Amino acid sequence: MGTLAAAIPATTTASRHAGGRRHRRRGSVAVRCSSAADERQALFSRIAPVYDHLNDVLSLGQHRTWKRICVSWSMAKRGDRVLDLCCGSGDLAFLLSQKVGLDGEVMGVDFSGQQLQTAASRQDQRWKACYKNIKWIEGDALDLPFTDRYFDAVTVGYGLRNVVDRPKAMREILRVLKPGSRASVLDFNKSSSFFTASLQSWAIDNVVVPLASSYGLTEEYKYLKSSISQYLTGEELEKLAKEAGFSSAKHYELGGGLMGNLVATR
Ligand SMILES: C/C(=C\Cc1cc(O)c2ccccc2c1O)CCC[C@H](C)CCC[C@H](C)CCCC(C)C
Ligand SMILES: C[S@@+](CC[C@H](N)C(=O)[O-])C[C@H]1O[C@@H](n2cnc3c(N)ncnc32)[C@H](O)[C@@H]1O
Repeated sequence: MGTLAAAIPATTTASRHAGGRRHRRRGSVAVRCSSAADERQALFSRIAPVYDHLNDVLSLGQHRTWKRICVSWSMAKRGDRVLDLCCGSGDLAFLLSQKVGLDGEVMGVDFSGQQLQTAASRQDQRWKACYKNIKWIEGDALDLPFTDRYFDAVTVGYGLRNVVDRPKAMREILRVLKPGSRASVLDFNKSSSFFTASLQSWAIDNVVVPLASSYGLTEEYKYLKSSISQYLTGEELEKLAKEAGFSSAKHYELGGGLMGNLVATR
């Protein structure tokens, strides 16, 4: 079984998971966190068994291209220590693993145990030696269990849109990045083009949700559309990064404007 946890020296209050409920531990008192975060954690745990399959079918495999671009733009290189935040089933972590090699380190962090179980079993099924450099950590993007300036690169694939406090997440990403290093954040694009936004909305309503419904996941994939409508535009993502303290930030559209990737440098 892949490495499901790692002992990482933390300077922050470590978050804990007790019986599937998310609790932030401050000292000895467990304080129940937002129900929205609990609902999302449960959502991604429910879809974990079919998540990879539906991504491949629904994007005709294109999501793998977008993820390769995200990892490439992180500038991760051989020997680096890198973080794949909101790693889910590990797609970007596996790509990062090949970039940094056995001399490097990859930490995959997610708050869904079921997603991490998928990632760890995929790791066990793969033959590439480099994948031994990946550790899977159950943790909260809003309270990362790492010391400051710990990573040479951070990737977030379809995660920032799903966290309940985006400014806090961006500040945590900045905190754990070494100066001069990059965050590469891939997600759906909240397009200002009426045509692109309409195409994206039509595809979700008429292809994505009907197919997901055949797996009993109608509401889970309906969330996709509402989350995109409540997401940030490329310009707003650049502003979010600069306000968090990044020295530069640029958002690039991918997939004809359906997706987008923010590259922010600390
Ligand atoms: C990898 C992709 C999405 C990941 C993802 C993110 C979420 O926030 C979710 C929330 C709830 C349920 C599922 C997800 C989720 O899977 C992107 C590709 C997969 C998409 C589900 C398919 C998107 C289709 C495009 C709108 C149109 C593609 C046109 C062409 C075939 C490229
Ligand atoms: C759509 S999936 C993306 C998975 C993977 N990065 C990919 O590109 O396929 C979003 C992931 O973010 C995780 N997530 C959402 N909010 C989180 C948080 N606050 N802390 C850690 N993980 C979180 C979910 O559990 C889920 O696995």
